[in-house]
Amino acid sequence: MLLCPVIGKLQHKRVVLASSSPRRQEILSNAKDLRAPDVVIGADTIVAVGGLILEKPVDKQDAYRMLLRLSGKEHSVFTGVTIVHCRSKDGQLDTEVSEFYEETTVKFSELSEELLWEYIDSGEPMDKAGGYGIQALGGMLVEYVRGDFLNVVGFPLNRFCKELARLYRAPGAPGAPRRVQRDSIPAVHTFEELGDADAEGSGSGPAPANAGREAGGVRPRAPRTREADLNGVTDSQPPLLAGLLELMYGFKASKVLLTACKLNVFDVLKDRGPLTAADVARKIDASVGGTEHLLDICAALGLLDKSDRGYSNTETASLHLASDSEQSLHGLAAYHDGPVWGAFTQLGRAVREGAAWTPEPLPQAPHERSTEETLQFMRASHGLSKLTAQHVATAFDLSPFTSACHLGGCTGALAHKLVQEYPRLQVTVFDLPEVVKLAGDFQTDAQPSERVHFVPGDLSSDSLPPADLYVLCSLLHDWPEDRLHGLLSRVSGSCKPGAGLLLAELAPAEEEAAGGAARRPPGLRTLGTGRRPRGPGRYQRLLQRLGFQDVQAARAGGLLHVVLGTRAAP
Ligand SMILES: O=c1[nH]cc([C@@H]2O[C@H](COP(=O)(O)OP(=O)(O)OP(=O)(O)O)[C@@H](O)[C@H]2O)c(=O)[nH]1
Repeated sequence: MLLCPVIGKLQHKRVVLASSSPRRQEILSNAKDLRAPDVVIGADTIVAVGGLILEKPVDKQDAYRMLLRLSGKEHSVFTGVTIVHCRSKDGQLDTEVSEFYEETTVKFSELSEELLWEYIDSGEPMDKAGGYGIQALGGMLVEYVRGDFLNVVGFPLNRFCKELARLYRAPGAPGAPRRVQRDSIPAVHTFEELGDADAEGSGSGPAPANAGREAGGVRPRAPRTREADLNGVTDSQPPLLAGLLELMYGFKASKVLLTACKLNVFDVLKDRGPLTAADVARKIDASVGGTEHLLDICAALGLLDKSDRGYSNTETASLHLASDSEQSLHGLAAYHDGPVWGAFTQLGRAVREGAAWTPEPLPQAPHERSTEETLQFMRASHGLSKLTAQHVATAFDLSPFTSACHLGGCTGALAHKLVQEYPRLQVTVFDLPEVVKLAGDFQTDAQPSERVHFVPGDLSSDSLPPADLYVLCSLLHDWPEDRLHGLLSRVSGSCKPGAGLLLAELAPAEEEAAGGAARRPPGLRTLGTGRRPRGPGRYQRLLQRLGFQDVQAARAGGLLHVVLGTRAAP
């Protein structure tokens, strides 16, 4: 493909690079003209290794941890790119969005401590995804690269040019752009004025299709759809239809995954070469035909690899679906296959009869739980906590605090990570008596520590243990507004001036955070709340209203966002 004429398509266009990365500015320097935009280009680079996502290190220790993780191993670098084409028509800004991502594999040599610290002390890692700059000193750490080198630096120029070529082809031609979104939005002078997906109230119900913010006197108008543009002749399906079919079929995929977990398929295949269906069937004590069918669907879902020699686990399956792996979500799968599945199969009856029904049945009805049910819930929570604890503990520097209380801290997985990270810190885990009683059965990644104490109690009614930092993690995402406000007010009331409140909650998927899901169903992780997931902005405003100051938000790995505020003097 001839590339130069393609990048030249941008030459006379007003291009905004929606990125502060100096590397991206350099890579695209020939294509920019900083007047009001015709095209906006955004990009984000992350590094993925062993199921973990590494962004930019927050400090030297963080850089050290990242580089250590990469040492001697292959990792993937992903850069996601969004291209927004803007056109002003009848006073409206008409936008068309296309997006893609590129993956490059990079292998690091084994890194000695000395080399690691010399490199960290050069200062180069700090503003780089994964903590290294391949184009400079970081190049010395790299054994080989498979894929686009510039993708690692932060911008996949080759793929970008190919996308441009597709975009500037005549509409309808083979390979013409996949339209991700085409909406008319009010013309505005700057892009900061565009809608805030996380604006007040967006958490209390699905936003209307034309949801947006009134800013600078600009009033949102009803969107003119692509269909309207074409006088009723449509060449694309309404966005909800694809989602609708996914929703209809989705339970089948869930049940396959949950069943394979329950039958220990991923345990049998872990650390072994490919096994035939007959081998697996023998080990899980099941029929050969049925097992083969199950394994084939798992392979189609991307959970297993299938070759002439048989079936083997994907890296993700070994990491998260085998029961004995460090980052296992086997307990979470069992919880969903058991009580959550059971609750959903009762949905019709519960709706008809008006019985209490919730998609997360156990936390809401603690008094009705048997010991085994409590354990099942704790195993689910423990797996997720172990997976996210490191990110939550290090999203902010918590070293100024000497005592913390993790409310609903369950097995203490996060508490142990916190004391491991902060040598001065004492952590109280506050949870229901039956949970505290069983917490000793669970092993955490970190060494058991005398600086972690368990206190039984109910956080909605009992007085909270004193602490200068309160922590709430993955608890509030499916709580209704009144319950959320009630708990946060209680916590705020227990905070002395200078005390902190750290909230870690499920992050809405990127597109939901950007408002792109306004016409799609809400994220599955918060299913049952009937509202779109709350973004960090919403928690920030809540804390500010409750008298917290310096409220900051950060991303903690791929799953959570974290918000930290300090209680102001009354
Ligand atoms: O080998 C290299 N790997 C990565 C980089 C640079 O790292 C950052 C990645 O961070 P991000 O995608 O968040 O981009 P930002 O700089 O924060 O800019 P935004 O405003 O777009 O968020 C990026 O700068 C890469 O160039 C590198 O230099 N070498």
